[in-house]
Amino acid sequence: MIDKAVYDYSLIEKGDRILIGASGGKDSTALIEYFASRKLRKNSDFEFTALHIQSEFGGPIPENIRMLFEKWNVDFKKIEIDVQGRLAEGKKMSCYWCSSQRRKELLVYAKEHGYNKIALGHHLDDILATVIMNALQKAELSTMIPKLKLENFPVTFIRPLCYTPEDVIIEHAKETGYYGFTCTCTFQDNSARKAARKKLDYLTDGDRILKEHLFNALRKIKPEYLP
Ligand SMILES: Nc1ncnc2c1ncn2[C@@H]1O[C@H](COP(=O)(O)OP(=O)(O)OP(=O)(O)O)[C@@H](O)[C@H]1O
Repeated sequence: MIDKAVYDYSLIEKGDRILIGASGGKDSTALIEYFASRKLRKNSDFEFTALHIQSEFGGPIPENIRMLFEKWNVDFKKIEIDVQGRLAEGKKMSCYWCSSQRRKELLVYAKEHGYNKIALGHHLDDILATVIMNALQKAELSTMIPKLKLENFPVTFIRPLCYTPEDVIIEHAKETGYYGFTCTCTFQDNSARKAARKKLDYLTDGDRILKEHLFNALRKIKPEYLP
């Protein structure tokens, strides 16, 4: 599944230097595991580093995951940032602020250290839930895309798990022993995202094929049959 996404969207190309956002959660860990195994293939021609951005709100990467990174021979780096200290006066701390600072840090690190791509652990359910959220809340048809080349920055975001349903990741993470770690800070406001996930499950009954159809529908727009 991941191989197909990588192939369909040319997510890994010759000579790429890829920075993977490592949260310690199951999704980015699955992504790192994939990159580590792909690196072992004959003729692999890319480099990658897993970067964890630690703030005062998220704990460090759990020891068992650090040990897996070592076992997989992953080049792992960690930086610490003071998310609250960056808030402008009078502004309140929020989940959005924290994740935007993480995103900014990934970009700055990539530019300073010569990485041309940043890989994130968003999976199929994240992408479809975003379609539902954007349609119902913003009244537009859009989502996070598998490959996004930034216009004003020499970096491309890639999402190699875009075809992978979350339940497949959970199953695999349980088998491999890295299921369980999630962000537990008190600023999380995932209510809209959680509601969209529920709607997605209702719409598809959790069926992988139906989720795949929904994703494919986004690639087969028939404007002549739309208002
Ligand atoms: N602290 C962090 N440091 C580096 N990258 C991060 C961090 N937190 C999140 N990311 C990156 O951003 C992606 C999306 O973040 P989000 O918080 O939505 O994670 P998630 O869907 O819970 O996934 P995961 O299981 O990887 O935590 C992650 O998959 C990861 O690639």
